[in-house]
Amino acid sequence: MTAAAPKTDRDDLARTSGPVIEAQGLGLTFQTADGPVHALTGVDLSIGKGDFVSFIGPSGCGKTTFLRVIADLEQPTEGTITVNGVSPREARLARAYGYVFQAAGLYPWRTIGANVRLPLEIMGYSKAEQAERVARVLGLVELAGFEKKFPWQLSGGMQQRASIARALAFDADILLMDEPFGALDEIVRDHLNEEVLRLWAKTRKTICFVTHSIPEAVYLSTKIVVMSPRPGRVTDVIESPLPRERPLEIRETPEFLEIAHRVREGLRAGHSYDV
Ligand SMILES: Nc1ncnc2c1ncn2[C@@H]1O[C@H](COP(=O)(O)OP(=O)(O)OP(=O)(O)O)[C@@H](O)[C@H]1O
Repeated sequence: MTAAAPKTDRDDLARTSGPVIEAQGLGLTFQTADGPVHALTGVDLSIGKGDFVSFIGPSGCGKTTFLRVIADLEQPTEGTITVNGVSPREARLARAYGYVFQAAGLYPWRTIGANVRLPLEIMGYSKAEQAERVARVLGLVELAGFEKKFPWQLSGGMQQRASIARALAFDADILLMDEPFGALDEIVRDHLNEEVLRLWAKTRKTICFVTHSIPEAVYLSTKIVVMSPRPGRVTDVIESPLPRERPLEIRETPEFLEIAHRVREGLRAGHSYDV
């Protein structure tokens, strides 16, 4: 009887301090008509609770595939991966994450509020709970007051914020974001980068973020995962020494430029591997 109590404490500690996402020797080979495509190979990665992790690398290095494996949308062919200590499938069933895609993907016939509400309707939340959550997440992405507008009445940046609100609506601990700002101009992107950091600080979510932009990766992340293609693999993992609070001007500091330089070197090394 006395032995049971400390065991529970340890279990709780392991659950709260263990990695949110852990991949070991992870590989995924697609079988195609033109032969096998090695999208990912030998990926070892540990992501802690509250980390902001960017995945950066050239087209085809497996960034989206890795996010899709976390989300149980693809099955690895080698190695193991856990999400919140369980399989991606179990994590999906427990609604462990929200997914934000490159295009906002809002239904044009639904208002912004109705788009954000959609997953909550599907999950069977009560009308009152739906209304409360929609108002809260629209406030978080600074779209309070836009609930009754239609997507076409909003700018591209605002639409993308609405799609982030939709992913936040059911309060998942993990946010998977696949190049959410790639199609936006630089000023809007700067603004959204600041907003995402603010959101992250407020909600303490674990964020996995795919990008092609070195400054975006360095500005946002606590951990930067540099990848290279053919076969898709991790070539460098950089733990950022930058403080969590980051004004945009931090991008001109020597510390920032030093990390950006290391990312660029990592990307270059990945490329020379190919030739
Ligand atoms: N369903 C699939 N069937 C076959 N090959 C696939 C499939 N999905 C992805 N691939 C291939 O796997 C590799 C990795 O693709 P992935 O989309 O993950 O790359 P990425 O790094 O996200 O690229 P991008 O930056 O262009 O989005 C590519 O060579 C791609 O063509």
